[in-house]
Parts: sequence; C-alpha cells; structure tokens
Amino acid sequence: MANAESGSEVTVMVNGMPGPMAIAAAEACLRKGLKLSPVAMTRPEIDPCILTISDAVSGKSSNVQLIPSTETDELEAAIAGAREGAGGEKNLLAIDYTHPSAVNANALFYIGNQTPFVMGTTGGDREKLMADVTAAKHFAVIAPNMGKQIVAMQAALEDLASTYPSAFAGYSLQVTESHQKTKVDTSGTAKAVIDSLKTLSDDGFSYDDINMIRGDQEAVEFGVPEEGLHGHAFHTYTLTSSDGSVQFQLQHNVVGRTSYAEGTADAVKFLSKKLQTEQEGRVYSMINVLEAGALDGFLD
Ligand SMILES: NC(=O)C1=CN([C@@H]2O[C@H](COP(=O)(O)OP(=O)(O)OC[C@H]3O[C@@H](n4cnc5c(N)ncnc54)[C@H](OP(=O)(O)O)[C@@H]3O)[C@@H](O)[C@H]2O)C=CC1
Ligand SMILES: O=C(O)C1=N[C@H](C(=O)O)C[C@H](O)C1
Repeated sequence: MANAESGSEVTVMVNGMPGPMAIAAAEACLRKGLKLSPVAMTRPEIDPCILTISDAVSGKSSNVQLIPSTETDELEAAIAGAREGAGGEKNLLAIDYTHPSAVNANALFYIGNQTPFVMGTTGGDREKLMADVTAAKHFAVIAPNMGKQIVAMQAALEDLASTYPSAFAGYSLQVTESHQKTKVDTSGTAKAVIDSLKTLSDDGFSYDDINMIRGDQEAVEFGVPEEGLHGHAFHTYTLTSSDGSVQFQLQHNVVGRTSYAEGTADAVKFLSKKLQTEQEGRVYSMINVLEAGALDGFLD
C-alpha cells in the first residue's frame, strides 16, 4: 500500500512473532499490500534470529529480524532505521500481538518512539492503557477482537444496550468461553461483550463469573473440533429470566486466526489514513474502523 501523500510504502513492524497471532497478522499484511519492517520485537531472553514470513495466498514473503524486548537501545535504533527506510514517521506503524504482561510497557514504548500502533494483545491494565495513549494524543487502534463479524456484533450490542437499557432486567447471565490451552488471560472479547450485556440486565455479573475452558478434553465437549484445539475462540452468553421460562443465547465460534489477522491489516490501513488526515492522535476502536467501511476481510 503506497502512502498517497509521500508515495512511500506503508511499513508494519509486527511484534510478538513467532507467536501464532503475530505471524497470521504479518501474513495478512503481505496479502493486503503492506510491507513488513525488516526488524520486530520478540519476547525477552531469546537469541536474536531471522524469520521468513510467507503468505501462501499472495505468494509474497519477507525476512524479519527478531530483537528481544529487553534490548531497548537496539530496538530504538531498529525503529529509527525502519522509519527512515519507510520514508518517514507516518509510514511506519506497529502491530502488537505479544503477551498480556507486555501490553502496558509496549504501549509506552510505541508512544516514546513516535510509532502509531494497532494493539490486538488482550489483558494488562486496560484503563492505564487507554489513559496513557489518550494523554499522549497518540494514534492507535486498540481492540480485543479484530474479526469483522464479531466487531459488527459488538457494535449492534452497544446500540441495543444504549437504545434499550435494562431490556433484560431480572435476567441472569452465564458466560462460557473456550480457547486454546496456551491462552493465559480471560477473553478480552468476552469482557467487552459482558460490558454491553450488563447494561441490558441488572445481574451483578462480574468477569470472575466467566466460565473459562482451557483444556482440550473440555473444549471438545464444548463443541470445538479437533483441528481447532491449537487456535479457537468459542463463546456462549446465556440470559435467563428469573422464573426460568425465557432464555436467550448469543454464540460466536471461531476456529483459527485468519479473521482477526485480516481485520488487523485493515486497521493498519485505517490508521495510516488517519495519520494523513488528522492533526491530533487518539485511540480508535475496531467499531470506528468498521464504521469507516474499512474492514474488507476475504472471509466476507
Ligand atoms: N484482538 C484480536 O482480535 C485478537 C487478540 N488476540 C490476543 O493476542 C495476543 C497474542 O495471541 P497469541 O499469538 O495466540 O499468543 P501466544 O502467547 O501464543 O504468542 C505470543 C507471542 O508473543 C511473545 N512475547 C511474549 N512476551 C513478549 C514481549 N514482551 N514482547 C514481544 N513478544 C512477546 C511470546 O513469546 P513466548 O511464547 O516465547 O513467551 C509469543 O511468541 C493474546 O493477548 C490474545 O488474546 C488473539 C487473537 C485475536
Ligand atoms: O487468545 C485468543 O486466541 C483470542 N483472544 C482474543 C480475546 O481474548 O478475546 C480474541 C479471540 O477470542 C481470540
């Protein structure tokens, strides 16, 4: 994707490789005409190495040198070099698919290094994350889910909650979410959906009440196919009336990571356009990206 103003290519530093979500996002960037930065951040205490990212759909590939997050000086120099290679400050953006424990430090790192970012990583201190980025007037897209259809469902739920608050007063809420056993945190998507559902019902539901499934056997019993055990997100939200006579269920089941990766690359393009048109940075959500008509995943 060429930057309309400068004619340079939009370049993306995808952090969190060789994690599966970061790799999927990097492949989607190649597929959607974005260029990968030749350097990226990986977890601490790992030997620097070079990874080849190949997108099977477009046939494009790119080499990326991974630098541990603890090597701050090296990373800062790498960002400066990548920015120069990309043709300027507005042409280098970051994607973050790292670890919940790294969310807040990484956001401060992007702010300190003038790098607009798309934060897909869940967890961390979300209030601090929003406060830090907002105070810095930094350009960012932050969302716990980048899948187009799930973002659309979240937008609809937010509308429902604001138009008909308390429509489910007296109903109790039950939430079960199943993910691959390597996922360390509670689903950020489930938390966001619950925030909307709580406006509709007056149930004293808290995030601690979420039933989390992380084991393979339990996941299969919950309906996850064998091929999804290494990457899935199955969510069921149930609202039940006080006498048990009425029940509503909302379910979204995703196998794999492609839909999030597609949305992430679209979010980069959206943010890149905002850098050209807006004077002041701010935090955008994926609902903003959807509203701008900027989500065009190939799974439509
Ligand atoms: N917004 C969205 O649409 C989606 C969000 N997610 C979120 O994305 C995040 C990543 O998911 P996933 O790839 O499955 O997770 P994994 O834990 O499997 O992978 C994360 C990767 O990041 C590395 N890492 C750990 N700490 C750091 C650090 N400080 N700096 C850079 N890299 C680091 C890990 O290394 P190592 O394993 O060696 O520690 C690993 O390679 C999770 O928070 C998940 O919830 C996932 C899917 C969709
Ligand atoms: O870790 C995952 O896999 C996912 N994480 C996000 C979340 O925490 O909600 C999005 C999706 O559920 C997949």
